[in-house]
Amino acid sequence: MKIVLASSSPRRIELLRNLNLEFDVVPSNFEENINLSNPVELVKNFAYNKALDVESRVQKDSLIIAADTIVYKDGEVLGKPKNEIDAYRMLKLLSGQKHEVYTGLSLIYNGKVINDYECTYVYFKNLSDEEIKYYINTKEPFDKAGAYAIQGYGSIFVEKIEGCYFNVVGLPISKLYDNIKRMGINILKGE
Ligand SMILES: Cc1cn([C@H]2C[C@H](O)[C@@H](COP(=O)(O)OP(=O)(O)OP(=O)(O)O)O2)c(=O)[nH]c1=O
Repeated sequence: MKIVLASSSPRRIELLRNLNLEFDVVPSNFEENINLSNPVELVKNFAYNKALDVESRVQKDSLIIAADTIVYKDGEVLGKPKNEIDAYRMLKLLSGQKHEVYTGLSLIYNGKVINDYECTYVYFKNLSDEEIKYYINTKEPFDKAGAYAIQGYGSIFVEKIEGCYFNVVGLPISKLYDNIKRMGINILKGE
């Protein structure tokens, strides 16, 4: 069996290394352009489509792992900001507030599919305009859902979280391990 991470995200690659497994990285070409208002359905759908796209390009007997992360605030899905104005708007929305981070997780192995998700609550401090502008200038917000990185400079904006930290970074590693087990794969034996 081969393990394939269907992602170009450096954070996901880094986090999967925590499981001490050998794996290949095959980014998906799936375009995230479907409009679903339910955040759980959205991240599960996107993760599944990423996994499906890669499944068609890798050898049989591969365990494919894909994920998709969004920030969700008051019924609005926040993906990656398109530009500085978008990043400013997102950070202003999150300032002093609680929001949710959803990551959809999709596993495909020999035709068997598991689609799951994780949700974490993140509480932001009040951010001044100066702080938001400084942060945008660091460029860190641009390839991150919700325009921040909890693992980076954005960490100083986070008062507390409830739930899985790794889920916010982009890969809920403990839930991934549970789902690999549900697939009937024992990674402890190196199978
Ligand atoms: C909220 C948050 C998101 N992110 C990142 C994780 C994801 O890389 C990104 C959300 O974009 P995604 O569309 O989930 O993933 P991606 O396009 O980066 O990679 P791929 O589709 O190839 O797997 O936001 C952080 O790194 N830190 C954070 O605190």
